[in-house]
Amino acid sequence: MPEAPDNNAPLLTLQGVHTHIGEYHILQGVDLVVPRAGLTVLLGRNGAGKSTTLRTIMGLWHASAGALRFDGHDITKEQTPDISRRGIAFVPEDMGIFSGLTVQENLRLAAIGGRFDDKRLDWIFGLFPALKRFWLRPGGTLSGGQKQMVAIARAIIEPRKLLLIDEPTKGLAPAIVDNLSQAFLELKAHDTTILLVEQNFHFVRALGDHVAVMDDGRIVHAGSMQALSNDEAMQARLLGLHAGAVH
Ligand SMILES: Nc1ncnc2c1ncn2[C@@H]1O[C@H](COP(=O)(O)OP(=O)(O)OP(=O)(O)O)[C@@H](O)[C@H]1O
Repeated sequence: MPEAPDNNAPLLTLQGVHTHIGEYHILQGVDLVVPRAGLTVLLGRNGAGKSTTLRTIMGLWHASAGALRFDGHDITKEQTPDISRRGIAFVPEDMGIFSGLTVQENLRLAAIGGRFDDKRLDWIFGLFPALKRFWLRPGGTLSGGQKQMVAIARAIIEPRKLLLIDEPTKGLAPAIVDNLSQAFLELKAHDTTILLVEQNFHFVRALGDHVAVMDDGRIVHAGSMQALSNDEAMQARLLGLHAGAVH
């Protein structure tokens, strides 16, 4: 029997996932549930394993044990192009922009058949007006924030079920962070599920619906963002944040 997606089931689940990179045992039994729709934030200190979790979901590292299910399918052993075709897009921390190609060319590479859907492109220009202004500029001449917009635009140039985004606000000016924040709200409103790795709790507390916290290659807390947001003692325990901290 072919597997059929169940719309009440979580979009993505990781069950007891272990990932080794060479001799290093990085993910040590990750259990993570990403509900359909809404934004799940993955928090945790540097080196906790957040990026490795995203790369394992994307098939860039393969789980040495455990199982990953996406939209009713077992993707544990699938290769990255097949995982991408299932509707997952990944925006890595280094963004992966082609610096010698224009904004237009960077986006065209991700459009099926190299063709843009004009309505979708207009919607993306509405999210990130800077992209329209710099359409014919080489990616390498853009600021960090503009590159981040290109990277996210490339991920959504085709409709996706799930976006994996790794630390998009790192080093960006507050105005750009606000623009990203608005774009994520708009994506949520369009039923795109987002799994966002972030260190900036102030940025994600207003955006996130669900939260998971990692430490030492495991999920050490999972729940609603509202519960974590309202509980300073839990923030101090899980994130090392103290009352009044804005980071
Ligand atoms: N290619 C690699 N080779 C060896 N070790 C790696 C590699 N990539 C990551 N690691 C190690 O795996 C651990 C988890 O790294 P990861 O990047 O997943 O953490 P993170 O939570 O995303 O942290 P950060 O916020 O610093 O990116 C770290 O100890 C890191 O040094």
